[in-house]
Amino acid sequence: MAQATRVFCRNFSSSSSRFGNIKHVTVIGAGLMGAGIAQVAASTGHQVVIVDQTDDILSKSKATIEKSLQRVAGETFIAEVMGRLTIKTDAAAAVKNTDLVIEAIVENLEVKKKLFSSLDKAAPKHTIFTSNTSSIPIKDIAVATQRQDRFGGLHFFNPVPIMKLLEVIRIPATSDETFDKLLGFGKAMDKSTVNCKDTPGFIVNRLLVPYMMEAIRMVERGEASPQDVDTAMKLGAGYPMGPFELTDYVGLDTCKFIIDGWHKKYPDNPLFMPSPLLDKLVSEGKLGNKTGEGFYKQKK
Ligand SMILES: CC(=O)CC(=O)SCCNC(=O)CCNC(=O)[C@H](O)C(C)(C)COP(=O)(O)OP(=O)(O)OC[C@H]1O[C@@H](n2cnc3c(N)ncnc32)[C@H](O)[C@@H]1OP(=O)(O)O
Ligand SMILES: NC(=O)C1=CN([C@@H]2O[C@H](COP(=O)(O)OP(=O)(O)OC[C@H]3O[C@@H](n4cnc5c(N)ncnc54)[C@H](O)[C@@H]3O)[C@@H](O)[C@H]2O)C=CC1
Repeated sequence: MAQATRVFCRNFSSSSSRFGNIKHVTVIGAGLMGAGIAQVAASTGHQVVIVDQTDDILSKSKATIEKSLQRVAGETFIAEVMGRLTIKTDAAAAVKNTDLVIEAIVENLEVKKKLFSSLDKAAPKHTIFTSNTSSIPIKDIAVATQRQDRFGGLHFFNPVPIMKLLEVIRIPATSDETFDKLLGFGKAMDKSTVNCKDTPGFIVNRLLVPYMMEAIRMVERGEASPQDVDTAMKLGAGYPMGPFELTDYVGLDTCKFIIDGWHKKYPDNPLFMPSPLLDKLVSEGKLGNKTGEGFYKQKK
């Protein structure tokens, strides 16, 4: 049995998580990442509320979580996990009784700030706020709140149930107590944590995103096809996915949000140059696996 499967079949007490501090978690954004984070949090014994804009999105997200669990767990465990998950469209109401907020909404600073500013008024004093942002400085989001000492970054990787890493990010204002609680939460989620400073892309994306962008530029320059680049990186460098498969997997819109944000902030860095091909595909609604087509057409 693979490690991922073992993690999911462990028996956690249904009334509390294994590491005392953080028991109740609110995940805001029920998309690709939010669903995965909620699944793992509930599977590791946390009470979880998932928040999104409509009941329809939330129902689909719950169905995705259930389907994902069915790949690795039995009926009883799935029923327990699903019993720890509730859904809400009202974010302010959801955080009234929560220990930790994990935000996983669209990669847009103003939207994230607006959300946190309203949550700050609604959440209890002890509640820790975190963002799963791929590329936005955590401190730029935290300024929307009066609790910068209880603010940090928890950056998960896609697919969350399988990827073992969790980047834990602190800003200068993050208190030691908050940071320790976040590291403890990472352990409770069965993730391996690395400590990150609030630098662009933290560790993984600072290396991975320029690599994905350079692969796209290689195709733009007519040097190779996406298929050949993917085959080359899988068979020649041992990567589980080629960069085009990975860009489709992450979402072309998310990749564009990341690179555009960095380019705006660091216009002279050639690694952060936007790509006309990526822009074109996004403008055509070809966002990758989530829309059925990106660099590749998904098989039905
Ligand atoms: C943009 C950002 O900010 C940051 C990012 O996330 S960047 C993106 C990072 N992610 C990556 O780089 C992913 C690269 N790709 C991969 O690692 C792999 O292709 C992959 C993990 C996605 C799929 O690998 P695969 O071998 O084809 O998967 P698959 O065979 O379906 O499953 C592998 C194991 O996980 C288990 N698993 C699958 N789905 C699962 C689920 N939903 N929950 C728990 N376990 C699951 C499977 O049961 C399987 O275990 P066994 O070996 O016991 O069967
Ligand atoms: N896609 C990836 O591989 C990774 C993405 N991230 C980051 O995670 C975050 C979410 O990304 P994805 O899950 O891929 O996006 P997604 O597009 O799949 O999901 C985002 C969800 O947020 C919801 N949403 C938007 N605004 C909202 C609001 N104000 N209140 C409540 N819900 C709202 C949307 O309806 C949608 O369901 C982004 O910040 C992204 O950069 C981090 C790691 C990996």
